[in-house]
Amino acid sequence: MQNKKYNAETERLMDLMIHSIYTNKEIFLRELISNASDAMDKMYYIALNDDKLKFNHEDYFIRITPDKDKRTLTIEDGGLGMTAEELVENLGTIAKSGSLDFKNLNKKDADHEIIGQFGVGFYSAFMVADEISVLTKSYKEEKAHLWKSKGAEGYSIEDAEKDKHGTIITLHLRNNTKEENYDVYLDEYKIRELVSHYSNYISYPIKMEVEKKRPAADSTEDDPKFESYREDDVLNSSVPMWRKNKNELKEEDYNNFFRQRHFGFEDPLAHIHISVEGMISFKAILYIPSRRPFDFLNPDKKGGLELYSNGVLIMEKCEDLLPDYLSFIKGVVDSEDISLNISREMLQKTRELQLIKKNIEKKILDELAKILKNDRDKYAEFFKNFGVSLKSGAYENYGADKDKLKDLFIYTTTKRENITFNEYRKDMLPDQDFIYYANGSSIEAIKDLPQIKHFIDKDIEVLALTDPIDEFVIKMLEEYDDKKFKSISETDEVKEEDEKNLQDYVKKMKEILKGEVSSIRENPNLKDDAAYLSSKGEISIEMEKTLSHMPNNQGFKADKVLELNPNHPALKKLKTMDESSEEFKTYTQMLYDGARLVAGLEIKDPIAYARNVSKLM
Ligand SMILES: Nc1ncnc2c1ncn2[C@@H]1O[C@H](COP(=O)(O)OP(=O)(O)OP(=O)(O)O)[C@@H](O)[C@H]1O
Repeated sequence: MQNKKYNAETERLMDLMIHSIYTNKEIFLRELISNASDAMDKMYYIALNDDKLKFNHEDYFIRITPDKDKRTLTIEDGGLGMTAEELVENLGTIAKSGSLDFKNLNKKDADHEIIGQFGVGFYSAFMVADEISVLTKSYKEEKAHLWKSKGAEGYSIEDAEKDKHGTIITLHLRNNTKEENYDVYLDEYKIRELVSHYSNYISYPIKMEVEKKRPAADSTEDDPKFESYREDDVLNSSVPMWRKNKNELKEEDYNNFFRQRHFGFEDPLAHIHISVEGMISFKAILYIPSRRPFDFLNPDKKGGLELYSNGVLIMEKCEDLLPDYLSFIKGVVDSEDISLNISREMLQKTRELQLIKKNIEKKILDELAKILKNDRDKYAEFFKNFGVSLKSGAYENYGADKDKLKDLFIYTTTKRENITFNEYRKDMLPDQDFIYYANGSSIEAIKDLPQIKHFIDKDIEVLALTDPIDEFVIKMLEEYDDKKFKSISETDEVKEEDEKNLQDYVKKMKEILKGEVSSIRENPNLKDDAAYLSSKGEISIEMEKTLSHMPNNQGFKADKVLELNPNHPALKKLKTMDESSEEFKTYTQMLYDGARLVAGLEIKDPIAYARNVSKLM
């Protein structure tokens, strides 16, 4: 027998489970059943593909056995089992170790946060059990192993005997307390309720031997007698949910299925149940999650749908079923037209997969359009979480998908919240030539921009782009319904003759700011500010900022124009100065630095700037 310690994070998690005040302890059964089902999915696939292994459909079931005398609850499966190394690997360390940032969780929130967000699989059993044993035999070997643990101190593994491959997990329930009655988990009624609530659509029968009554042999009509006998009952529906008729299913069924498959812990925002017959036949249940997963922005994170071939799981995360920009969608796809034996490399290229992908993409976009039309608040919630994914879809692949996506974008404007390009376009002023937008970190920051006042005064609506990717998308779209997009910071063309007829003071300023700005000019539209920076050409100031944060930043710079407010006292003063004086130079530099700061750009010499400001004060 080997005694082992858990790794530090597992020990911490275990401790949390044991002392958990989480009220939803009953989820442990769902977690164990889900593990059993996964293990059988894997075995089913292996057995179907390996002639050396016997395949017997009847062996694929889960058995639950309560024992009221011993106070144990046993969950048995005919799955692939585990070798000793796999036991250590799977039950001695937590799989998601990297993602559980314990340091940032304080004790009080910890169990709700962890149990709530991640689900905790196997370890959740410690919420109801003070001792757990796992008797398991891998299909790969003759030996069986017995894993035992009483909690955080560690676990032991010893050799054992078992006939068939698979796993038997036995929970010894905790003693009842004033607050908690653990014995309920041994009640037939409670077990039935939990299975039908959480695990009804597990694809394998979940069996339990129960006591039944029947008329006894010597029973007569006048003297009815009954005898008890024991028989297996199947507790779940066991027809995969996606094969069911939509009309038979309730919202709650879809929500439970979402949790049962570990797609997320909160109810999804929406589900799509697809059943297609024709050139290609497939069934699918897809979900739009309501919340971003914690690792949403991790570039290494794999999305994908579960792919079944006629009820047999062939891939847990098939990325090729979804375009990248929809990789946040969760769900299951089952098609009899996809061969069970297909390799991952071949799968990508099959026409069937491409057809399914197209179909799924369309259905999801249609569903999003429907939510956008019928429930704007719900859509806004979705867009807050996953809008950035759709936006990247419009931008990537040289904009190949932009037309499919452009009507699904919503923006806040200087007048309203969450409006589409189409709505903006419809409400444009009769003589308005462009769809105007402004960049900034928030709508408040945008409303403070010097150049926005001009648009607000003229009652022109301006789209607020607050996400760094927004401007790239807008540049990719170029126009919407024949109206071009235009940044309020993009200057009108600088005419050649204007450049020639510059006032002397502007000429001198240009000399001082050589290499920094390509033009300087007066702009009477500026209201309260002395100067601001606009840009001309392809790269805007916002893009310069975004690009400068990219890993392979190539030093792209916006072509900047310094716009001066001729009515501002600072400008009036500047015009009276001797252009060759030091003071003129300092004022010019300060105006330029101020405009850079307003635009959110760094300035070369902040110390000098601050000293000059103080001096003036
Ligand atoms: N009944 C079982 N048969 C075979 N392997 C199992 C069984 N139960 C658990 N395992 C193995 O132990 C691992 C850890 O299980 P655990 O429930 O903690 O996490 P998980 O199932 O991987 O993740 P999650 O619960 O979030 O889906 C599983 O990935 C699986 O490899």
